[in-house]
Amino acid sequence: MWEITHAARNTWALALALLAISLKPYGFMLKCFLLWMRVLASTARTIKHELMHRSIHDIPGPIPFPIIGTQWIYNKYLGKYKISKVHEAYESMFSEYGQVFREEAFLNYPVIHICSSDDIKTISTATTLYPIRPPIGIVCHFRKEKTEWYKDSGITNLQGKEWHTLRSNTTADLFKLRVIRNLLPELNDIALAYTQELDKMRNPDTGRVQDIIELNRKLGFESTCLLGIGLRAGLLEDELDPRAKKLSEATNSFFEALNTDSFSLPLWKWKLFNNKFYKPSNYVKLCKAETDLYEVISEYLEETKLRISESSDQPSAIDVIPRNIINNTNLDQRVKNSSIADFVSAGMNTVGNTLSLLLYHIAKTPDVQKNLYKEICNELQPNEDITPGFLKKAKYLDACLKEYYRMTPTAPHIARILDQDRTLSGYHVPKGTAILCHTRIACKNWRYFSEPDKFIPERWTDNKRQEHGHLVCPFGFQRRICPGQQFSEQTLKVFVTSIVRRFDVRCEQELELESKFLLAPVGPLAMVFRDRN
Ligand code: HEM
Repeated sequence: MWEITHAARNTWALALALLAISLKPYGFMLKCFLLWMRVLASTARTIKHELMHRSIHDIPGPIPFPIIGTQWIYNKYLGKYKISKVHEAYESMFSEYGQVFREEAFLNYPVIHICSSDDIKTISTATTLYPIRPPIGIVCHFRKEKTEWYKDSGITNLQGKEWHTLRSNTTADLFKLRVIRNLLPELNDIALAYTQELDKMRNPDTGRVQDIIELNRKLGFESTCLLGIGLRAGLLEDELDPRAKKLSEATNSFFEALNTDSFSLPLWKWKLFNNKFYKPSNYVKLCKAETDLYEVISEYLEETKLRISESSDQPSAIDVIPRNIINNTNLDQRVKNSSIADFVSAGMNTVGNTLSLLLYHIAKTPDVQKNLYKEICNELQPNEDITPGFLKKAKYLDACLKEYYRMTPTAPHIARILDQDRTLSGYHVPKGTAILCHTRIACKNWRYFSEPDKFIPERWTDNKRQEHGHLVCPFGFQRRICPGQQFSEQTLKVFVTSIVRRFDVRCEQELELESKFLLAPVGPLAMVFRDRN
């Protein structure tokens, strides 16, 4: 054994000696080659180091100015982008700067925009006890001034343990499928009122309805009031309740004020610009909207409280959610009112606009609509109400919703503040930075979804797995995910089913979108509703 290894060692030594002798004339060249290899290795190390340590300041983006940051790009006179078309501005900046770019908000606070699948995954799958979403400063400011109405800045703005306690105390029922399913009979009723209204509105010869957006907003409002206050607000009735009208207008102006505020200097912060003699116009708009919202909701809630106190121990299905908040002894009276007002304002426009956008895609793709109608006919008897059983079986309907979410989610991006340092697209981004995850833009990328501009629900049928499925998250993610998701999806399914089973829907118009804090369809949006025979 010893002899074999000894012999092998000798052979190796001999071979190396021969190699050295034969390479001797090339010694100088060999040295040069080795030196060159060392230079290459050191350059590679430097590049790797630089790539790993590219800082947030290296992220490309529009030129920032001191104090105002990059907000000038949305200025009417100086900038090239419009506030009402911010979604287009973002698309254009991603094509100019790549998959990550940096804006600077007021006082040069960095806001990082991302649209790559990996980066979005890094943020959306991070396990965090209390995820931080940037609070809406103007709302927090107003609520701080109105301590007689508000104890805190509300579920959408609170952070940390305080947020978590409020969320656990007010939203637990929204996650119970049984509670949500019990609202189905009322939703069927609202859907019937809606199709009757469509019937009245459409041209008797052509079936054309001039604008469905307003009607759908009313529908979103009616259903959200049912959820939050246990009331039918009567928005679909001929005789409009003036309170309902006030609430609907208040929600619209609330979102408009938020949108304007996101791209202007926060003058409301300083006494010089915000005092008893003068207030910035957008702040005045927000105050009025919040005041109207609060007053109407409080009035409605008084009625709900009275009804609950007079009813027997067993609450009706529609009273479960408001009753559990009203009777919760852990909650301050102000918190009860403001939480319910927050539910209504969070759900109203989102549900209505989502319905218009979903219907648009279905109206534009007759083949999809045919398949959907077939599923409805297979799973539901004529005139049978929509039941939990149907919702469980309607897989094509699920796929239509998912595909709609991919294409035109009303929340086109999800915002977070980093609670720890992260590497995004090779840049080191420190804790405390605001990140906008542009899921809508990512979902339009052909690298992630084939034929991204086409409405193809079949992508999602038969439990097909999409590699980049995590990009479809219209209700957000982590523990901050929208608590209204189950209710909203159920509502959308009931309304779409009721419309498609009754009418053949078509749309000749092209969709135009605008940014109103969230993404909204621009009206009027005409559609044709023909009776099915
Ligand atoms: C189609 C309808 C809706 C859409 C698309 C939608 C979307 C969203 C999104 C994207 C968020 C942010 C989530 C995140 O940051 O991860 C959110 C938060 C929220 N939504 Fe919705 N929403 C809808 C309906 C509703 C309804 C009906 C309610 C009523 C209960 C509601 C109440 C809320 C609340 C309270 C929050 C804040 C949650 C928190 O910060 O803990 N939403 N929603």
